[in-house]
Amino acid sequence: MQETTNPKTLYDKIFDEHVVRTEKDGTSTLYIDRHLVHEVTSAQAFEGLRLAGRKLWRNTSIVATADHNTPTTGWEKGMDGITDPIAHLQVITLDKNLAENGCAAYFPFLSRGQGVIHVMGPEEGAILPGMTVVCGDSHTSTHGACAAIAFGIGTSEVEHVMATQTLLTKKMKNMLVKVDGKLKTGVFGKDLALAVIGKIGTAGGTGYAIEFAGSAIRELSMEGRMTLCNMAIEAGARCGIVAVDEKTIEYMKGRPLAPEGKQWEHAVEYWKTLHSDEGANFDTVIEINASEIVPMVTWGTSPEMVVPITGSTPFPENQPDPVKREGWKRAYKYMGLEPGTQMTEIYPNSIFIGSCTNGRIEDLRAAAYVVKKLGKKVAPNIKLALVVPGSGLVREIAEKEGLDQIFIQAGFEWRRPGCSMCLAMNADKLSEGDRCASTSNRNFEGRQGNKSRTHLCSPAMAAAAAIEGHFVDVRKIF
Ligand SMILES: CC(C)[C@H](C(=O)O)[C@@H](O)C(=O)O
Ligand code: SF4
Repeated sequence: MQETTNPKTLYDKIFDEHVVRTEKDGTSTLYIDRHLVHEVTSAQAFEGLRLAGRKLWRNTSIVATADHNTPTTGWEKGMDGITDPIAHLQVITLDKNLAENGCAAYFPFLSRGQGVIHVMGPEEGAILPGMTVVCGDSHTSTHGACAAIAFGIGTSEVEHVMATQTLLTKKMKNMLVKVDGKLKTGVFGKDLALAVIGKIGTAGGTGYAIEFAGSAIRELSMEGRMTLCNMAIEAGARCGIVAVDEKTIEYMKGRPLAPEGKQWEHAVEYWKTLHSDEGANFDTVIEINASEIVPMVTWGTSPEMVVPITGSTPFPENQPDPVKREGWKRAYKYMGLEPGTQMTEIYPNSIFIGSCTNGRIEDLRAAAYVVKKLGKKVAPNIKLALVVPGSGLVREIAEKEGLDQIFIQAGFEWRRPGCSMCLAMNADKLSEGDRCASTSNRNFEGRQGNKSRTHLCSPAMAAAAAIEGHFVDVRKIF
C-alpha cells in the first residue's frame, strides 16, 4: 500500500514538531527553543521565579538586550545617561537578573552589540529556521522571516517559559498572503506590509498565523521579510512566517549562534523541508499583485488608516462601517488633518528612521540613497530628523559605508541603537502637536509622545520627506 501523508502548512509543521502534549480542548504544551528577553517585560518574571525558588529550565535559550528604555545619546555618561529612575532600575535589574541566571548571549546597554532585540536577535543567529521563538514583546512576529514560529507573550507567560521551557497555547488558524509579481522600484517591504494591513485591516489576521508566500516574497531580502513579518501583528496576526529558501540559508551562515560543520549540514537538510506542502490547507487565502503596490503612508491613528502616496485622505461619509467612520472622525481631529488632503500636501516637522521595523542596514542604505540623490539639506520645517540604527552591528556597517556622514551632512542626527522614538519610553519623544514621518510600526495616539502625530512609511519615504519637507512619491527618486 502506498503511504499517504497529510499535507501540512509550514506553521503546522513546526508547531506539531514542538508539541509536548495536547489537551482535549485543544490547548497544547509547546516546547520553546528560543526566548528573547528585554528589560521591560522580564523583571517581574525573574522576580516570580525567585519568589517561587525556581531556576531557569534552560538558560541557554535566552538571548537578551536592553533596548526600550535606553537613551540613544550620552552613552559617554554610562548608566547616568539614563535619567528616568524607572528606566534606570529596569536596565540594572536586567543586568542583575542575567548575571544571576545566565543565558546564551546578553548585549547590555553600552555594549557594542546592543540593539533592538528584534534586529540584534537574527544578526546573532539566535533565530534559526524551524525554531519556536517567544519574547515578551508583540513584534516577536519579526522572526517568522527566518521560517520560525515566533510570537509575543505576556509577562506571566515569560515566567512560565523561564520555569518550564514550554508555553500553554492553542494552534492558530492558517492564512496565506500570496504576493506575486514584482515590486516597483521605490516600493519596499514596508509598503507591502502597509498595503496588506490596508486591505485586511488591523483585525484581519486575528487568530491566524500568516504565511507570506509568492514570487514577490521570494524576491524580498531577509531584511524585507523581517519588516513584513514585524507588521503581521499590526494586521492582528500574532505570527507571520516565510518558508526557507536559499536566501534564508545564506543569511544564517556564519552567524555567531548558528550551527557549524556537520551540524550545519544536518540543519540545512532539515531547513530545506520547511515550507508548506503542496496541497496544504489554508483557512483563508489573500492574493496581492505586487506590481500594483504604490508607496504607502498612513494618515490616521491606526496602521489600517493608510493610503497610497498618489492618493488623498479618505472621506468618512464613504466609510460604510459606522464604528470605523467614528474612528476616522476622531483620527482626523487628533491628526489635525481634513478629509480629501493630498498625501503629498502633508508636512511633517519630525523624522524618525529606525525601529525593529526599519532599522536594518538595507533600510539605512535606502534612506541614505534618497538623501544623497536629492543632494540637499533637511528642509527648514523639519525640527528634528533622527536616524537610529537598529543595532550596534547595523551602526558599524553603516559607518563603514559612510552612511552616517551622508545623514549628518544633510542635517540628520546619527544616534546610538535602541527603540528610540518608536515609542515614548525613553528620552526620544515628540512634543504635543508634532507631526512625524516615522519608519516604525504603530501610529496610535500618543505613541511617539503625548498628543504627537505619526505617519508610518518606508525609510526612503521618510528620508524624502525630511529633505523635501513634505511627503513625495519616492518612485521618482529611484
Ligand atoms: C514594551 C513592549 C511590551 C511593547 C510590545 O509588546 O510590542 C513594545 O515593544 C511596543 O512596540 O509597543
Ligand atoms: S522598536 Fe518599537 S516596535 Fe520594536 S520593540 Fe522597540 S518599541 Fe517595540
